[in-house]
Amino acid sequence: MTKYLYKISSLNYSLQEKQILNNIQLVLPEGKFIGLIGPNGSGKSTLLKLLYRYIKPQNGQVWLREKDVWEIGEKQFAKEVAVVTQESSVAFDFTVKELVFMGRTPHKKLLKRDSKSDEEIVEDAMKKADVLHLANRNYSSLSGGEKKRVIVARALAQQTDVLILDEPTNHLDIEHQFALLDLLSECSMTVIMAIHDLNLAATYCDKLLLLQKGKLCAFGSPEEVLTVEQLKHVFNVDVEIMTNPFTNKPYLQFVSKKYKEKGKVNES
Ligand SMILES: Nc1ncnc2c1ncn2[C@@H]1O[C@H](COP(=O)(O)OP(=O)(O)OP(=O)(O)O)[C@@H](O)[C@H]1O
Repeated sequence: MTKYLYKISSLNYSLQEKQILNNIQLVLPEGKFIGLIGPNGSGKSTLLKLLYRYIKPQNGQVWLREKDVWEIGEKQFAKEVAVVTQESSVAFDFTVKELVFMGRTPHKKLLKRDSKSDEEIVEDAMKKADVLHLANRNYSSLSGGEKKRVIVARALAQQTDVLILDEPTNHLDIEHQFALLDLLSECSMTVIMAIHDLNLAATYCDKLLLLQKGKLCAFGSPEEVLTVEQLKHVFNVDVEIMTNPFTNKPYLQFVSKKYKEKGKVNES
């Protein structure tokens, strides 16, 4: 029997008579770094929401390790899957440390106090996400990128096997983008991440899943998915594909219509 993490079968999702995801069939393997790519509005966030059981499909099913996600209790699901959404609003003004501690909630019995081990896990998560120095700050006072890193720390403190992130590099400066993706690619979790930066996706992801207008267009290695033809077809851009000498992964050199028409500078 195939060992899979997620299995998605005949999945359809519509809102107000608009079909947002159309007959998605997919098996996601365990332990990989999976990137979800596609143009604006192609259905990336919607697919992630179905994976982390925030919304229910009208047709089809999502299984997590042979169980329909809707048959898994909320607390058990939170022990298995952590989520970093695009915008994370926080109802009350908690400190960073209090918020990261909330990642431990699924593991705790009712009214049980935080243990020494919870303390260590939280501190380690804050260190990894580079927010330890912000521990006593109020979440609402943080910048967009700092907030994002706090939410990542909370997800790490949850100590799940699966981490789902919706555009986690949004708001992050280049150093923190690399730091976060280095961290995610070195952890033993299965990571499923929607991302717009195709070069970061090519560098870090083992597998890419390409959506176009709610349909699964391609699923495979970065080399298989990021081809000149496919990028032109789905994103309507021209690209030259090179190899990044540091990573040996595809490096995409995009060119806009304006500059394509002008041609290469040293060829004119
Ligand atoms: N609550 C909603 N009501 C109506 N339409 C919605 C709703 N949520 C999403 N949609 C529509 O569903 C489609 C897919 O949206 P989704 O957010 O999944 O796309 P995405 O690929 O994540 O886009 P982006 O790259 O812009 O974040 C879009 O056309 C969007 O407008």
